[in-house]
Amino acid sequence: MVSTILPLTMTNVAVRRRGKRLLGPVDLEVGGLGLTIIIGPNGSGKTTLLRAMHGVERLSAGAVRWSVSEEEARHRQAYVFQTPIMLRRSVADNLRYPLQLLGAPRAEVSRRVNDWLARIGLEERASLQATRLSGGEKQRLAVARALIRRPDVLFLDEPCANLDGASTRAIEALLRTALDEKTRIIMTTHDLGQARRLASDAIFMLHGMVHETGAAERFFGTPRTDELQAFFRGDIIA
Ligand SMILES: Nc1ncnc2c1ncn2[C@@H]1O[C@H](COP(=O)(O)OP(=O)(O)OP(=O)(O)O)[C@@H](O)[C@H]1O
Repeated sequence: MVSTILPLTMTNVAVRRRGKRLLGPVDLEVGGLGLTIIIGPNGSGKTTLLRAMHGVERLSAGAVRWSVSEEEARHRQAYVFQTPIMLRRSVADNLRYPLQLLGAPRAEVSRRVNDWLARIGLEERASLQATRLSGGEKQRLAVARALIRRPDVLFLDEPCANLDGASTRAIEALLRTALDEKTRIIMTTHDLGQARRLASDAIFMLHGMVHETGAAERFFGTPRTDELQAFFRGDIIA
């Protein structure tokens, strides 16, 4: 087995629906370590790009490739939705489920579930029905459930939308832990503060196209295009 499914290579990727181009053509390569932030105005194609990377968006043209087979790549990546989806089971069972699917030994499952319950501060709620958690708790659980199987790549679509400062901080702490453990993260956000705090590199989407990319320091420090400069100023971009 190769050590990682990366790099991810997108070649000439386009998504069209009912004659409208939602994305592309996009040529992009994501490799190495760190966290890639995808930013851009509403409707610019951030979610469509993320879904295309993850292989759940039907492509009209082009290809998305990993360094391994499609099937292996699928098993070694995870995706967290903006609105967390909870299994109608206990908090602990939500964490247990992906490990059981992997066929992990029982002792190992218990150890990892307890470890992650502690990391997300939900030990006391382990047996509570997960659907009864607060929004912030659900999102922590959703991120933990994605990370518990140690994916090579984690995709997150606006993971902190509608969360307050404390909940956002808790999610960011989880992501930092994942980065330390060498998970490659790719996420969308509308929160430019969060983008600056977390990004090692960034992608600016505009009208379904990748408009500008770069390493975080350069991207945020000296944006090259007028449109990205305007976006950072908070101007409305048509
Ligand atoms: N299945 C679909 N059929 C038709 N149009 C779609 C479909 N999915 C998305 N769109 C449109 O594609 C465009 C890009 O949507 P996308 O969700 O990728 O944008 P976004 O940048 O993530 O937006 P936001 O910041 O509002 O979440 C939007 O105009 C959206 O209305």
